Amino acid sequence: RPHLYPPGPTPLPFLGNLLSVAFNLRSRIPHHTLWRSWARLYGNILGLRLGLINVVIVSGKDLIKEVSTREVFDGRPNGFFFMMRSFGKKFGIVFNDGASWSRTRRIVLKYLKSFGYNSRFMENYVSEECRALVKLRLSDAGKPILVNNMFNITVVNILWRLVAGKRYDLEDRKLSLLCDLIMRLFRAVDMSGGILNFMPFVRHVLPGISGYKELSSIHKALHDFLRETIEQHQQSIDVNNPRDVIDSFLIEKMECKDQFFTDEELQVVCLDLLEGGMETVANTAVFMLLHVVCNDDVQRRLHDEIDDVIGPLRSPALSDRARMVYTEAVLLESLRISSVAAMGIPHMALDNAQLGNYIIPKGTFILLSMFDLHNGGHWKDPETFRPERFITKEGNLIQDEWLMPFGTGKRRCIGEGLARSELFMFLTHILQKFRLKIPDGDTVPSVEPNDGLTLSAKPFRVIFEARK
Ligand code: HEM
Repeated sequence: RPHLYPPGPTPLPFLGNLLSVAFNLRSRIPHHTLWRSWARLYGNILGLRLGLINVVIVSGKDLIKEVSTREVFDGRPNGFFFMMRSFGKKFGIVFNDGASWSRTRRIVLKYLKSFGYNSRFMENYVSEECRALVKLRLSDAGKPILVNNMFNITVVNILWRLVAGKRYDLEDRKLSLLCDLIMRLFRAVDMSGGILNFMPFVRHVLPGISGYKELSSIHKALHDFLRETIEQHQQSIDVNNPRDVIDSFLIEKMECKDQFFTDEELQVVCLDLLEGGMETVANTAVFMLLHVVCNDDVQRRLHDEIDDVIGPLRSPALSDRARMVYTEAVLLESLRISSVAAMGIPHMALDNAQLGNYIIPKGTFILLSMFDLHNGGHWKDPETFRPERFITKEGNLIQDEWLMPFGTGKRRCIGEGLARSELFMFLTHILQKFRLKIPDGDTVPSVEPNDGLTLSAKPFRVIFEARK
């Protein structure tokens, strides 16, 4: 007979394990490190009670795959923090579930594809943005650059060409501030959603300390930007010639008169793409720079491969990937070691369900230990940045099933192809033109991440030295 609830630290009445979590996080370790140490004590299915909410942390390849592929775990939590970004309702893709989620996901993918998603068109957008980024770095070559935000606008531009038919200057002040807001939002809590999920009523008593005030103002700014973008589309739309995803959605809304196509739904879809597509890729790219600049040998081998396959003049292209095994291995190793989606995106049990020997009650939040999967014992020397681990003796690329940075199953990331293409193009365009150096006098950057909804690198500077 299955046990009632997975084991974990003893919960107190009302607060559950919140005091214990706060006590353990006082030394500022990231949440995923605490979940990992508790999983070692209590097992791969760790049962917590955080305030009013059951939270189960699942570790290990097989269990993570099982949760990701069983329909009963395809839900997304109803937590207040997750829903405050979508007008208190389940809209969009990321924090939606049921029939509305599968329909939105299907339609958004259809629209994205019709504007070139994962096609030659998209490659052109990525190339154009890489060239703009290289041009900007050439203009400040030789000077120390704080790199932590340097990919933000580039990444938004690529996606926004499809979604809103628009690109911004890489130094656009308004978009840069908006990206900073997204970064701040992502640092404010971890993937369990924090106190606003566990005890949502505290927002009335402590709007400042609970983070409610700040988060509300960030969401307002993001929604104002999206509303303005959608209104500009409404004013200039030609129903016979949709220009982008927003136009397609608006046209379908006019034609269908279906309750599904509301302005709110469209706004949350845009927010999902902006947040889901910007932070993750930009942070992984920054971690990638960090490991390249800290490992001379890796940088030398990348330069050699780029010089051999592409040479100094021609623009890198996605078709070069097949012949660039070392570069591909650097990308896989960057995705592994940084694991920016450290706990994935929370799933929710849609009904009571058995997992292993335990009952997971309906409504339980389920976090997947992706960072641990990618940085645990399977990898032998997980803390070393060693792209060779993904290359066979014969020089072929290894697709290791322990690496699943984009998740798996019906909820897997819709941006995987785009993210992999962007990372390849960023790396090759930059290293074709520059040698990266840590400025004299700066300390070697820390590889310890900042905590948050996703992980990010601590601030560090790089000199982009133009290659002869
Ligand atoms: C390195 C970059 C990225 C990483 C590591 C990443 C990772 C993930 C992960 C782990 C999930 C959750 C899977 C699950 O629930 O089990 C996810 C979902 C999602 N991602 Fe990404 N992602 C990245 C880039 C992108 C991009 C570029 C986009 C935009 C096109 C995007 C849009 C989404 C959306 C909309 C979902 C929700 C899917 C759903 O709930 O059905 N992601 N991503």
